Amino acid sequence: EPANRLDQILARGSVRVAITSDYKPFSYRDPAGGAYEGSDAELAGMLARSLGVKLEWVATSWPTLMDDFADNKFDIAVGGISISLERQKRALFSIPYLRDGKTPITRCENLARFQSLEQIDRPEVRLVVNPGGTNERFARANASHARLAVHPDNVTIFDEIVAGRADLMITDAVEARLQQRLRPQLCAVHPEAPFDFSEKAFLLPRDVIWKAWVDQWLHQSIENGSVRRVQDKWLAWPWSKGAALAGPDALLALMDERLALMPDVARYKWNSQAAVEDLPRERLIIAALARQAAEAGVPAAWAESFFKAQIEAAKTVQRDLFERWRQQKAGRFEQVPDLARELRPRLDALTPLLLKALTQNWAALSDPAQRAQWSAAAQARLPAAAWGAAAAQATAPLTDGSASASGR
Ligand SMILES: O=C(O)C(=O)C[C@]1(C(=O)O)C=C[C@@H](O)C=C1
Repeated sequence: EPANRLDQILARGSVRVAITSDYKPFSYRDPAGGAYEGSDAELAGMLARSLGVKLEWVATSWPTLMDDFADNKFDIAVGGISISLERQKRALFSIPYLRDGKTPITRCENLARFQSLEQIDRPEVRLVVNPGGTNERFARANASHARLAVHPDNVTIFDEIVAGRADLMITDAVEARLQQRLRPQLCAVHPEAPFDFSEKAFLLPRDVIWKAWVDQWLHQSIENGSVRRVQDKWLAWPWSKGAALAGPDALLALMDERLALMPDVARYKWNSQAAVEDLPRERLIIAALARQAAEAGVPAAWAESFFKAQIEAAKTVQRDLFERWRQQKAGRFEQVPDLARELRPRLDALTPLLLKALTQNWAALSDPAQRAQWSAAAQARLPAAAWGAAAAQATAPLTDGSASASGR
């Protein structure tokens, strides 16, 4: 057998590439199976083609990566691995292919509020963090005065910010960039100039001849622009298309999100002594809808009644609040977002998402056999206790049989 890893790979006719499967945009694989996707998966394919050998995937995971390395299970590992001096006590790294670092992600209207660590490290700031990793370490070291909320689910953590239950998260700039594309309500705060410094590279065995080949290939691929092209493509990838908005919970979460904006809408109107109801605005929403619904493949009349129900529920929330404030003889509210510049744009951003969710759920919504399931999901998700009559108004179109009556 040849003495160096490069000659072994060439003689074998295949390169064994270890990859994790849960780190978009670098690597992802549907748990139900299918091909590896993501920028590092594509770069690994390019590397194998340049070597002129077959690519053999080796599934690995973050906790087992260094054990798999010690067991000589792969020739190279990819998937968004950060260079660390701890790992380099045992392995080598290629030259870096991406500069990264911790940066905030927040609702877009809060961009100016969370530019610096001084602004974030305050008791009134609600900072959400996923436990156990470098994000938590960074938050505890740099924002110990903020109100830290540990949220254990990596998938739903960003919805905490969307729904206003948290103000921001501090995470890798590359993840902040990806999430702001997946969730239009969120904006990455200066991802081009993060708070600290880290780099992504490929993990390699201690074989300098093999490392020299990988570095040379990577250097050329960076300089000729192909690495950048691949990364841009996977950052913009519609990861959430397909399954993401299917199922009662996704639709109900969006409805919830819409209703959750109404207290701010009400505060704005209370301050400016405006009426809760604005019929010209309602007509605009409904008119825009008719066009979009037809394209989305949901009967326009039903989509219209669904949105009218959301608007009725919105008015119920606002009227309930007005009633309470009248009794309390409440004064002016401070720091209320502007209705025209902030709140209505956010409501408008939700409209196409809601329509997409209706489309993806249309088969289930219009199936009479699934009505009981929708009712149960609606009751669990929008408890009457939280929103009073508004919850029932908002969910009525999902459960009253009108969808199956309007045909498929
Ligand atoms: O935009 C407003 O002013 C709102 O109060 C929101 C909303 C809506 O649900 O979209 C609700 C009531 C108004 O009549 C118009 C629109």
